[in-house]
Amino acid sequence: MGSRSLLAGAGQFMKKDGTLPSQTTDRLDTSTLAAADFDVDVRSGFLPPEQPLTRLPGPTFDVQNFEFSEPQPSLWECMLDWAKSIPLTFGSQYSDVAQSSAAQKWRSAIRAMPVASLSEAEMGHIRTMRRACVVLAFLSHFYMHAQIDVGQYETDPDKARSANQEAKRRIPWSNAYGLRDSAAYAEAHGEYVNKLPPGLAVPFVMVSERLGLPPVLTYATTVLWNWTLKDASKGLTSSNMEIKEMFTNSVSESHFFLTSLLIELQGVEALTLMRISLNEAFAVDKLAEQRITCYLEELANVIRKLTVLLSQMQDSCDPDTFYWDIRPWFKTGDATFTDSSAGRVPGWILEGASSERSLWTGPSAGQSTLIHALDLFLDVDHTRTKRQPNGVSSNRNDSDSTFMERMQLYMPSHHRAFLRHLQHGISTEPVCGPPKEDGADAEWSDHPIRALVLQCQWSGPNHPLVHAYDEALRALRALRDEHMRIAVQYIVHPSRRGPRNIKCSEEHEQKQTQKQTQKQKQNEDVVRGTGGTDLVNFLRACRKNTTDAMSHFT
Ligand code: HEM
Repeated sequence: MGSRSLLAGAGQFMKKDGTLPSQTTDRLDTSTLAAADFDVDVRSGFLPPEQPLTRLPGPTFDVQNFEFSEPQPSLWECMLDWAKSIPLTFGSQYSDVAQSSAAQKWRSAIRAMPVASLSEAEMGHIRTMRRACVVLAFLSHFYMHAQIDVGQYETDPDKARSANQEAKRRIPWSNAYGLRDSAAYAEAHGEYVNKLPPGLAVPFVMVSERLGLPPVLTYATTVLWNWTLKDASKGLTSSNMEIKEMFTNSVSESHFFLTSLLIELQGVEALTLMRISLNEAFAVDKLAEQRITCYLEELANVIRKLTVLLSQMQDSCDPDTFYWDIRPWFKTGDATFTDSSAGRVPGWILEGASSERSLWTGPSAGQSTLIHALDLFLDVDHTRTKRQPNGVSSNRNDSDSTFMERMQLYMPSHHRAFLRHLQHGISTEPVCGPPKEDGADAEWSDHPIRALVLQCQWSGPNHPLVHAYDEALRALRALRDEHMRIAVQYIVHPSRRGPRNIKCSEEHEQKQTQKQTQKQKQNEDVVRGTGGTDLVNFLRACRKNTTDAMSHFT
């Protein structure tokens, strides 16, 4: 095989301080596959090695009495404490009048909340910024979805109108007691719907921009930065971690986020194996082949462990609770609508922070940098623009082939930079594989691991490295098989079953059931993921892309 010098530009990625490296090297610096430049740690991977801050510093505010003078970021913590103590419910569904009015008072307080901001010094502290982002993300979703349902979740104008009528009907006393100007009256008339007040919108946009995230709930704010150690003295181990912020404070929600967290932690080993394999790939000798074969076998084992962890989702996360009680809180501007002259338009209005409606999608573990890194390392092409092995020529017609690319926009900027580094730095000079038996064109690759696989294929299809590479891909496909099963169990089945155990009045329950039956009919064709994909077709396509990357399809 010819020399494997890296393409120029391999080092052109942003460093943590926002600068570019001063010089490019002629080989990939794989030490940075787990380096501080990309906020990736050898001990914790994409999770921060130190436990995330559990509270923003600052005074306690008497928020229930609207004590907002000299606002500081700790005000957001006080508002979150209050939200959790009520507790808030999706669509403000209460059978208890005291809770209902407490929730309404909380919403009024959010609207009255002045804009507090982090000081320059606080902006320099990554743990403070992340905690601020977590608190603001949870507060924003709490506020948007703890409002009365006045039809904001309906695309259809007729259904929106009837939801609106229902909302007005639910507070007849506001008219009777002459409360037309009251918050209750304004809320029932949809005055605040889809509008994030400045006290939340301004700091949320600012903090998110600094961290390179969109101003919505993400995988980073629900998983990566949303945990604490049960016992600080015992350090970072899987049995010593718990989830910090939740919407429902339920075992199911905690387990849902925790499963992803444990997968991230287990992924640390995968990052190490990827790094040492890439180092070896440059040696291009027998020893390198043998070592990479072992690393790929180990990587397959790690991926199998991720599959076991994923399958344990069902141990403590109930599918119906997930679908009906937890998942609605993840909705974002792409799934909420208001009337305008142009009809029902989607999007959240970030008051005082942006003139454009926010259309970002909700959190999905599709935003996990770890899984994207595995795909890149094993040369799984979700864009379907590359030439695939065995002569499969691809195009981008599969279900939402841009989803995985879009998901990178929801990753913290350093993790995105890490993937870019892996993607661009990974190219070698193209290597050609052996001629195909069926006469199809021989395959070329500039991907270091696949190039090595092609080279080994010259000595026969049963070369151990070729086998190990396919084995790792087979493990990744099995992970996707399990994931598909979980997605069907947690989204498709509950959506078809309809809601249960609604905790409010019987009348409301009947209405909800009718509504859901209608939705169910709409959903029969397409059930969508949190990220807005036609989930079954999309996940199938991801699995197929994994199979297509194999040297031998099996
Ligand atoms: C109840 C649990 C889960 C459900 C219902 C679920 C559902 C989904 C859905 C519907 C999608 C399609 C994209 C979208 O529209 O959101 C998706 C994508 C994805 N999810 Fe999950 N997911 C779950 C747990 C997890 C976990 C624990 C992980 C691992 C960290 C994970 C990793 C991924 C990845 C990497 C994608 C992108 C597609 C792919 O790479 O195959 N998911 N998930």
